Amino acid sequence: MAVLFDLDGTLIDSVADIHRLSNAALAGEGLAPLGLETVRGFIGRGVPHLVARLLAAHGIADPERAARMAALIAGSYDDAVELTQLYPGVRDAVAGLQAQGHALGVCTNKPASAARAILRHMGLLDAFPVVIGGDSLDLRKPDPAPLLATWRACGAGPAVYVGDSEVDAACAEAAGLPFILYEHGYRQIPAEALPHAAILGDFADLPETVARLLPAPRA
Ligand SMILES: O=C(O)COP(=O)(O)O
Repeated sequence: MAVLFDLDGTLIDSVADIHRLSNAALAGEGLAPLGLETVRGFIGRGVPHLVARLLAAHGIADPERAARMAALIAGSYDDAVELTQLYPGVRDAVAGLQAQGHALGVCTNKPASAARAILRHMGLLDAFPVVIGGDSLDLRKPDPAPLLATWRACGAGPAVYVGDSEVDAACAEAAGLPFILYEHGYRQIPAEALPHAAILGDFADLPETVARLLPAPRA
């Protein structure tokens, strides 16, 4: 059985680092910084979407500037770890799921190397042998392809996806996996408005929530 996780807004609160990188990219284009709350709303669909939204906030749609900003962000993303924190209870929940024998994977729209860098920084890279990022395939979430690839790499048995956003909910639905919605992440709409099999308010409850949704392992 496998437990698959989104990264930003689910395992980690990374908005402060993404905010910092975003404003550095805007400054490189001579554009004014944006507030943290504004940038939080741009997270979840990968770097191309992030830079398009950063520019759109300044009334700009310019593929060349977007490409420059995306390259700048990509170049610093692996080091953007200092302000990022695990959500409370993540470490224990991951250890608990590992002890129960679950395969663990990450399916994020963050570039894969940046995702691995942050997991390494948190001492959790070994816990997640499978990491699929926004640049791992041609398609990103909410397309189900990255999540299906993560699932296959984790053995394709019974699985759940834990995420925080509209994108994650749609992706899980399209992939046919039960969705556990972590409610303290970056979603833009009320939790009840998103399709979900369970809502997670505290990572301490995750092993029990997973046990409820996945069939018991065969003896
Ligand atoms: O938008 C991103 O870069 C990452 O977002 P995700 O980890 O929630 O998929």
